Amino acid sequence: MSRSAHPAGPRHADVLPEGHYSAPPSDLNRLDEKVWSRTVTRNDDGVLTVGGLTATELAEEFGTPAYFLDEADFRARCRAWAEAFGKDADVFYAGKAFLSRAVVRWLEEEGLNLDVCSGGELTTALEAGMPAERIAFHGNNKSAGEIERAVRAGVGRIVLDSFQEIVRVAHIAQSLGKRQKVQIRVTVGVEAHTHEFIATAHEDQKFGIALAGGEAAEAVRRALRLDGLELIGIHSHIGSQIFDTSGFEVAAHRVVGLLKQVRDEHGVELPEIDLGGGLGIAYTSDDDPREPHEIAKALSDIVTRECEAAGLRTPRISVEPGRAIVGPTAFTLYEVGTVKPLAGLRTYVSVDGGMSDNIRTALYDAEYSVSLVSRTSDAEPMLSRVVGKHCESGDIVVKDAFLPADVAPGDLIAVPATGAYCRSMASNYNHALRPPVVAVRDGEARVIVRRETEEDLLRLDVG
Ligand SMILES: Cc1ncc(COP(=O)(O)O)c(C=O)c1O
Ligand SMILES: N[C@@H](CCCC[NH3+])C(=O)O
Repeated sequence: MSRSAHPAGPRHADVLPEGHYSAPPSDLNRLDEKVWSRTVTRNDDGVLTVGGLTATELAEEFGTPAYFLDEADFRARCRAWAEAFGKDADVFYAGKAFLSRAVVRWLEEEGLNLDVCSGGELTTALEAGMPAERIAFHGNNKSAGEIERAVRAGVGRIVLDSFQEIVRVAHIAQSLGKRQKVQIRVTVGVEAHTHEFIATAHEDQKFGIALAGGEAAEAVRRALRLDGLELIGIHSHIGSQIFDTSGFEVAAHRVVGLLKQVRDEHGVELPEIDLGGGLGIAYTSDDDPREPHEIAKALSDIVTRECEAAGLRTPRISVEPGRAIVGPTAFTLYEVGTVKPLAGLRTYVSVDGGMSDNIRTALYDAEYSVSLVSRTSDAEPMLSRVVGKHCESGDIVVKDAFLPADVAPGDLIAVPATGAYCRSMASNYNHALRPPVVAVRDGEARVIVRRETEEDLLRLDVG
């Protein structure tokens, strides 16, 4: 590995351009436990280890780029959520964050339920052995075929997202001689403090049926009339990567308001409410996420209080965390290919992956951290932009972060907190091969999603 000195790269805070970053960390070698999974540490040689294995041996065996998922951390987070919500509530892991057969088995073993939002996720869940009654089926435009498969399989609930879907699911269930448990997804009108593309409970977006204008009450009226449906509750999901519990509390308050209206109008007390997912995680040391027990307490306090005030029986609560379970458990390991200092600006550090394995930076202007992990370094901090190898100037993995100034081709760098919405949103842009997901636990590493090959790409190309 060659270590070249860089000409004229910016290194000091006093020459830094405007950007996302805060001041350089006092110790660039420190792996902040806030953003790294629980078993990550550095060994005596300064190499990152996870689950007892070093980044260098992992890179040698599995190649780069690759996602390494800390199985012990994943399971611990599942347990933390289940314990925080207790036996009177249900935790549904949101499979869209990252789903594979191994993940389904871990969830099943840890007693969690599973939220799926496509035929593909449903198939993965069922095929890997998740009992159908522990599956919730979501989506704003499920096809008739998907609905039929879900009803036939006996999923525990289908979350209805439109007036058309209320009728569609009722007809399909009835034609199969079934009565399908359903919830109605409502839009509570909360502006979640997050990126516009991942906020989902304000009025002007595609999900759910609005509480405003009595639309949701009308949806309940219709669903209660249809024989093919058993309406078990109301669902709300306000958005994603949210740190503040107040949005969830407003949502809970408004959903309980609807339950009261339903009781008053129909004499029916709906037994469940689902308050969705969306709890934020730490992508950088500046983020301070809430713990599952804090959110569990905030939600159950408000639901209990409001139901008592309304004279309602307290419904069973469910939640759907995705990112908060899997996000912090994985990192992406890259090899540095080129280092290009731009005088007066920043240094571009190119890695062997990019927007095809992490689209979140380009899509949401997401922030990430990055560390040199194949060694430590005493070199001074260098403002860096970690970029990929795609034909786009927006192909940025980490917009602004500090790496040691001697980072060089051949070094391994890692981006933490990439467990959620990275592999699941990965693409083949520029015919990139999607990286593997390797589960690491107790000194053993196991591929749970293999690396794509060029044969995989060509297999689909049948012209
Ligand atoms: C209905 C629903 N539930 C749960 C989630 C999971 O969200 P998160 O991964 O932010 O917890 C999402 C995604 O935002 C969603 O749309
Ligand atoms: N994919 C988004 C979150 C949306 C989740 C689905 N409603 C992200 O990476 O943050």
